[in-house]
Amino acid sequence: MDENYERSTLSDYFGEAFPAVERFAHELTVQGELRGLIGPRELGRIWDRHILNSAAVVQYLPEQGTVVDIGSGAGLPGLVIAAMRPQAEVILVEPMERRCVWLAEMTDAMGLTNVEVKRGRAEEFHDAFEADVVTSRAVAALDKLARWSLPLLRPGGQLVILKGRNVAGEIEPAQKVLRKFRMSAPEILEARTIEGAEPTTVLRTTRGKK
Ligand SMILES: C[S@@+](CC[C@H](N)C(=O)[O-])C[C@H]1O[C@@H](n2cnc3c(N)ncnc32)[C@H](O)[C@@H]1O
Repeated sequence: MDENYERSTLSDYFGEAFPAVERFAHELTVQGELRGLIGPRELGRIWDRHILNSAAVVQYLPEQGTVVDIGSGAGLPGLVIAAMRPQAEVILVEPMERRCVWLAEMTDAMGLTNVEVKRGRAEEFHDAFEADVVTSRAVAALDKLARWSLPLLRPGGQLVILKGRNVAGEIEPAQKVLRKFRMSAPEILEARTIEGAEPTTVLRTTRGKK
């Protein structure tokens, strides 16, 4: 268990998703560094910096529908979303083979039945999905990420991405592509999870209907 949180606090927060999320945290702690998924400094802060940080985005997601997570890497936030939104279909897009193997293993280990792992770059899937939501964490600046991910969104769908505190500075360079897809003015949200956890900055924008 992580340094900061009581197991009961985490269990209350995650509810029915807790066994799956706890298993994921355990596997990340045991195998994450060995398999090149996280750095050694992350081991003592898996919950705070990774699991809770990812969970913060879930409050902005619908209960159902298709969520495409771009550049899932170790499964953040995609696998946490899948555990907390069991009725949604969650597609994890990741170009690296060994990370895709890990994502498939974790899907099984966590007992998730709502996950599909797609190997490739987001740009290779343009027009392949009609996502209700695209999520992403730590993949690229907004301009690039928007070019990669907005074609995957259905009209009315939302881009909901985890970002650093300086995200406001990424909006201006992305205006051209945001206009092209008729995206609404991006909102910057401060997402909270459990008391004592760092808030997460989330950027949300909605694709205009045709
Ligand atoms: C820094 S890691 C972040 C992983 C994870 N989202 C996280 O927060 O821990 C960036 C990930 O994006 C993936 N990636 C890079 N370019 C991509 C693209 N064009 N489409 C999809 N994934 C991409 C990389 O393979 C890598 O796994």
